[in-house]
Amino acid sequence: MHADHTGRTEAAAEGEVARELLTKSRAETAFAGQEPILEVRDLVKHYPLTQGILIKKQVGAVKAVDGISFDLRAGETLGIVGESGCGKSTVARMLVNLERPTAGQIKYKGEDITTMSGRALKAVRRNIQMVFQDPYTSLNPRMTVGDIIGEPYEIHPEVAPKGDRRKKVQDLLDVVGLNPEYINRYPHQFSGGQRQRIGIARGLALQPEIIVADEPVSALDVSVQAQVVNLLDRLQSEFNLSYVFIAHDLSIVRHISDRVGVMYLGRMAEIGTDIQIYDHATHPYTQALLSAVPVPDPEARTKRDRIILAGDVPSPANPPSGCRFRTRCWKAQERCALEVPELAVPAVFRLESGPAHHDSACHFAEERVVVPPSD
Ligand SMILES: Nc1ncnc2c1ncn2[C@@H]1O[C@H](COP(=O)(O)OP(=O)(O)OP(=O)(O)O)[C@@H](O)[C@H]1O
Repeated sequence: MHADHTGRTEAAAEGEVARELLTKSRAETAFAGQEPILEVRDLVKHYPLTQGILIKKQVGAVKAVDGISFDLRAGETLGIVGESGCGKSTVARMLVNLERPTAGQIKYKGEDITTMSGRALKAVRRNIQMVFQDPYTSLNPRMTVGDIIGEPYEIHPEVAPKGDRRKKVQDLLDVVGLNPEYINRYPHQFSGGQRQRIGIARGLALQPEIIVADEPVSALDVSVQAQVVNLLDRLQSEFNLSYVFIAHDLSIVRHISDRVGVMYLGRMAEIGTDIQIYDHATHPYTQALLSAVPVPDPEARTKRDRIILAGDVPSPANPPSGCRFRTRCWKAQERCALEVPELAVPAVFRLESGPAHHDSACHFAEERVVVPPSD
């Protein structure tokens, strides 16, 4: 057995490397050092609140999204999680340009799409597509499946000239696991899971690089949710897609996400790899969400630490000063009302290299084992 210059044996050094690899999740190892395909910086969306019938006067604003930043790398899945009303869908709509931000940047391959228009914007839009939440309302009931999936070709005929469209749509039906012969059927002739497959096929029609999926499985039966998540997983490897996957529940995004961002009242509370967020969360809001995730193992369930949050989410028209979570946080102190915590590695973990070293917007960030890891 050899010893290196630090006096460690080879076996000890190998053990250390193995341990380090185990604590690093897939996201850190696979995407580290890669240029982001999407860079979101200080994104803001305020909806004006007006008063008056003839002369409208702005009396305030709903701060739906209030300074969000994150990166997305090619082939990566970023899960965005948070309670209803925290601004997730607004972020999604801005990413696909259905809505213009009040401020901030969304850079696609280095170019800010929020200032683009005309042909340049059309080209970028082709590459960032959306899959909507509710397959029962997002598909036009009077259009055949073939027309629904092929509709994007009307705007981008360069992807599929008229003569090729039927074949392209049939290929897409096949890719998402539906019978290509169903091309002339109507949405009501399909189940919820099948309709979401149609929505996914439509999202794929223009061969995008990024798919923003806004709660794509929330409206489906639990038994069907896993099938749709597995389909998205398979399509990601097949077409090297990058996903922004939005959900209100941490348990759904775990299986598909490389990294997870937790939103609260228009801001990002914590962001990190799946291991950092699920096993080493340092923000009290994430810990509270984790404590509500269903635990299948009965023994682990009895050891789980339930955190019941006091009160309701405050209105985004009048968010609390300082830390937005402070009105529901059991750790809140005076500093939390005065100082907005920045989304960065908290000072206590800055010198550490373990999984607690990740961005968390809390003045009193600390680890707390909410769900004991299963052996
Ligand atoms: N067009 C709009 N005009 C005014 N307020 C809006 C508009 N769209 C959204 N909001 C408000 O912005 C806030 C964030 O809404 P958003 O839909 O992004 O939240 P969400 O986290 O996606 O919630 P959900 O899961 O319920 O869709 C909410 O308070 C909502 O009422």
